[in-house]
Amino acid sequence: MAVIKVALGGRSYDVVVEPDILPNFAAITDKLLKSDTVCVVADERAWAEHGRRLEASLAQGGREIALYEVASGEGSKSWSELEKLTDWLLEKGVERSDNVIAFGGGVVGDLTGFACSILKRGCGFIQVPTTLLAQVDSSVGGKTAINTKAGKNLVGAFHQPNLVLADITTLSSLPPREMRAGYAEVIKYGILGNLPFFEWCERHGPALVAGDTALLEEAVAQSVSMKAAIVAEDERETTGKRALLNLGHTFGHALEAETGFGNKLLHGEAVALGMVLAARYSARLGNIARKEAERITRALDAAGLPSEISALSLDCDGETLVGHMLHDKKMEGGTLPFILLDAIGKARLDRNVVLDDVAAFLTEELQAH
Ligand SMILES: NC(=O)c1ccc[n+]([C@@H]2O[C@H](COP(=O)([O-])OP(=O)(O)OC[C@H]3O[C@@H](n4cnc5c(N)ncnc54)[C@H](O)[C@@H]3O)[C@@H](O)[C@H]2O)c1
Ligand SMILES: O=C(O)C(=O)C[C@@H](O)[C@H](O)[C@H](O)COP(=O)(O)O
Ligand SMILES: [Zn+2]
Repeated sequence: MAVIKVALGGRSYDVVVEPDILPNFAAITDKLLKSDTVCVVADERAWAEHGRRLEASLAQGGREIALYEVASGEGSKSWSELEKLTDWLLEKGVERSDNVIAFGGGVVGDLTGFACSILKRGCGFIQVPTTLLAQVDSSVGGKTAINTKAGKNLVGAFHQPNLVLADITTLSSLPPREMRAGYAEVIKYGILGNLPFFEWCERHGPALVAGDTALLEEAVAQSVSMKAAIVAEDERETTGKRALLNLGHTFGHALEAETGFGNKLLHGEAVALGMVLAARYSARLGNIARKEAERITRALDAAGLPSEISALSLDCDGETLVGHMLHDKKMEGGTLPFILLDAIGKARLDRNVVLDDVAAFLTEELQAH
């Protein structure tokens, strides 16, 4: 078992990483749950697979649940779903000092976290992430959001959970494609700031995405430790440190917008493609050696992730993708900083990128190979 603290003064919380912790849910959360009825917002598939264990544990502790099921998929991060969910939480009489349970992947975590950030100007919540992506990334750090017509995560808030319980056993039912997508955010930590961890991923990535529990537990604990350290240093992405976690996302979110949020690409797949593009663009600028950029491509390929945007056969050019990027939340005074690489394990924020050049590069990538 690993318990990793996200150190944020009075808003600090623990991330518990362990196989089969759901049967102990009631005991672990007892002090955080105030009322006899606990509001649970759950991804419909995750709940069908694993909800019973949480429900049984709460029942043993003398509590019952009020369940709100969220339809699977990125489409649930929307204004209409947010409205329905907040209305339901109000109807259930959730108070500021209550803790709502978010049970599912990044979609449920982002939606529920955002609803909790605005409910009565802020109530508590507990993250129970059930996808690899949510365990290594989205459940930690307090970024919450929905998507809008203009782009990805454009309406949201920083709102930290009071506890994160990552039960590795829930990953046993995750579809292989979702496992691979989550792995993109795992290897991201190595690429942006930890060469030994990238090398660990090179060695173990294929077995990890195949579901090896020991490797998954190690990857989740390592990833959360790295994210917790970054979030503790720059919670609200103001110093440039936390922005490094956005490696691959400026390109990736543009691909998600162009392909209609979840219709063709999962978030993790878009991030994998985005990291290849960030690495190749860094090589084009002479920052990282081209062969190191291609080492990243190979590592993603080896785990079955997409790595060539030309294979998507998109009906657009580089300028269209750059158009999507202009909605990026990192925009500052009309310029868009990019997370680029000087080496594997050494990412940095570059404020001097010329968007016309990025567009030309992307047009080449869309046609290449
Ligand atoms: N807040 C953050 O810091 C942050 C970080 C990374 C990603 N995100 C967001 O997270 C979202 C992606 O999250 P995700 O990859 O977890 O996707 P997701 O929440 O859509 O879940 C993926 C799929 O797995 C299913 N599922 C969930 N748990 C399951 C289980 N245990 N067994 C079987 N099926 C299960 C879901 O129904 C869904 O079909 C994106 O919207 C992304 O923008 C947020
Ligand atoms: O926690 C962060 O900070 C991240 O950037 C993690 C990303 O993996 C995640 O997808 C995040 O939601 C993207 O942030 P955004 O600010 O670009 O929406
Ligand atoms: Zn991400």
